[in-house]
Amino acid sequence: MKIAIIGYGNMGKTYAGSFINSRFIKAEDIIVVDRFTPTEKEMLGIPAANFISEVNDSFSETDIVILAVKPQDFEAVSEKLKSKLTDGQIVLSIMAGVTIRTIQKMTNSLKVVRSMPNIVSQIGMGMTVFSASPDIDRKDLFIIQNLLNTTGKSIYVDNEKLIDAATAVSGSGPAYVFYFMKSMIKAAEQLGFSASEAELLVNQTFIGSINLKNANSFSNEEWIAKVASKGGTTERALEVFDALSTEDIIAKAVMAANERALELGV
Ligand SMILES: NC(=O)C1=CN([C@@H]2O[C@H](COP(=O)(O)OP(=O)(O)OC[C@H]3O[C@@H](n4cnc5c(N)ncnc54)[C@H](OP(=O)(O)O)[C@@H]3O)[C@@H](O)[C@H]2O)C=CC1
Ligand SMILES: O=C(O)[C@@H]1CCC=N1
Repeated sequence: MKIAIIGYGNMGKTYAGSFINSRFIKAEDIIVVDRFTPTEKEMLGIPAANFISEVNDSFSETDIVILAVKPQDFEAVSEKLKSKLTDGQIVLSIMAGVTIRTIQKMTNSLKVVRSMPNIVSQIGMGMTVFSASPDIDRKDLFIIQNLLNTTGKSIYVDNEKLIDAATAVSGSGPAYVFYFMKSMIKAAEQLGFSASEAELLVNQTFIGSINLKNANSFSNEEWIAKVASKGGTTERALEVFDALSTEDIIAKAVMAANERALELGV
């Protein structure tokens, strides 16, 4: 199977790495289009000749074309792409916001899969939500899901609107986690820890908490209750979170991301 990746930035590189490391796709079967020339390390074993600056005739030999440019760059890409695609090829988009209908119209392709991964795909622990046009048959969907699963876990949704919702939750989500970590590190430093000590305290707390959560079936509320001793320190911190409506703030931020995904699709 041959794959083309258009856009070799954060996600394009991540995808190439996952496909190659999982041995799902051979490095020589990947064609990459981008404006810059990658270093040898960034090439990940893909032959230098497979890196091109514009979509060309070699595209007609590929089975899947992955759109990994920013939504704002899609129009320019689609202009070049639409004359090169043939009926059997699958277009797999990871772009935020851009709908299946728009991708179909702008690429003249009926077989479109729209997905929303996240950057954690870099270590094979990503979360992807995907949906497909009616022209994608069961066999196509099976191949795509296997490909996506080289980057982590995936779920298929019929309702395409959930791709925008997933963008706001799991697509952007790693940045929310890093934001929370950054804030805790800052507070730890204010309390007297060195930068490296603060980083260790917070990293280990996150890793440990996630693993603890996954190790058994208690809910988040139950875990919170186990940590927050009556009249203790955690309770005092949680009172501040509640007084400042932190849950509402987080919900508002996620809704804003969802709105932005909708705007990007227009
Ligand atoms: N980053 C993330 O965590 C996630 C991103 N996404 C989606 O993935 C897509 C890519 O994001 P990300 O990898 O972060 O973006 P990047 O900017 O890192 O990568 C996009 C790459 O595409 C290149 N590019 C732009 N226009 C063209 C063109 N006409 N032809 C060829 N290459 C082009 C860019 O070049 P240049 O730098 O010169 O513009 C850049 O190298 C976006 O649509 C985003 O919504 C989805 C999930 C998570
Ligand atoms: O911020 C963005 O628009 C992209 C989509 C999800 C993560 N990054």
